[in-house]
Amino acid sequence: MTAVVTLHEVTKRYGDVVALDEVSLMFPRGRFVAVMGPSGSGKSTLLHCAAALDPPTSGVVLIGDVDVSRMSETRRTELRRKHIGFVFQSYNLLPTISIQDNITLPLRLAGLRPDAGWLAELVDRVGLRERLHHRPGELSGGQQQRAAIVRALAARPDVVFADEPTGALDLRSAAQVLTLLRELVDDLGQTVVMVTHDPNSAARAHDTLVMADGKVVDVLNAPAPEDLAVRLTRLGREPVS
Ligand SMILES: Nc1ncnc2c1ncn2[C@@H]1O[C@H](COP(=O)(O)OP(=O)(O)OP(=O)(O)O)[C@@H](O)[C@H]1O
Repeated sequence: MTAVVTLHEVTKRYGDVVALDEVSLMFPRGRFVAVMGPSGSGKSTLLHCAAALDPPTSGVVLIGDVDVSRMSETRRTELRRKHIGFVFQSYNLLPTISIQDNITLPLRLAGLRPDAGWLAELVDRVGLRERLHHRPGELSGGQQQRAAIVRALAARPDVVFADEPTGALDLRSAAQVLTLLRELVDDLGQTVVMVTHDPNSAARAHDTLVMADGKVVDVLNAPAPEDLAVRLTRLGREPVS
């Protein structure tokens, strides 16, 4: 399997806190990987280092075969705009511009031309064709998150990182968003890495990494939600379901 992102002995410290402790792993192309673990176990830190948002204290992070560990902030920003998509719990759409403009904004910031055919395919897939000229506040939470997913995919990134993408959604909208993320992987060959607290969400991924104390303590292939819940409870936390 080709690695989209590789971490080699990555450590991230915040003062005395070791948020990531010599983590080595790879995210394979075309897989949907969930990251779970108790609060404070290092999930967000892993995501931030793997997505070139934050540099590691030590170790190497490769995006494709490019070493981003010691890149300047400016070069990391350029690389992220072209190669990495982000989906956040709170959507992070700009409220004063249309959905259409939100979707194409990162492309324009990266100096890339929108691929009209690709964008139309994505917009149709998420069912937002009639909503493109509305502002985010005129859409439901689920629709806003689907717009954020189109925005994340607009530049055909190598990998999409999603941080609790269903955390603010009702059950039905959350299920739609998870189905969409899975289809993007299965149908379009995208690579998705998703941090979640919810074993049922993680069960939609191909693989689940379980973190504890800054380390990856398990890599589970298509685990049942009940097994994940038991594993997490053993790590000292009652999972939210
Ligand atoms: N910017 C920061 N400054 C100081 N400490 C930090 C910072 N970011 C994270 N930490 C610490 O690093 C550790 C890992 O945090 P991280 O946010 O990665 O955990 P998490 O598993 O994502 O937690 P949660 O599920 O609560 O979001 C925690 O002890 C946290 O307090």
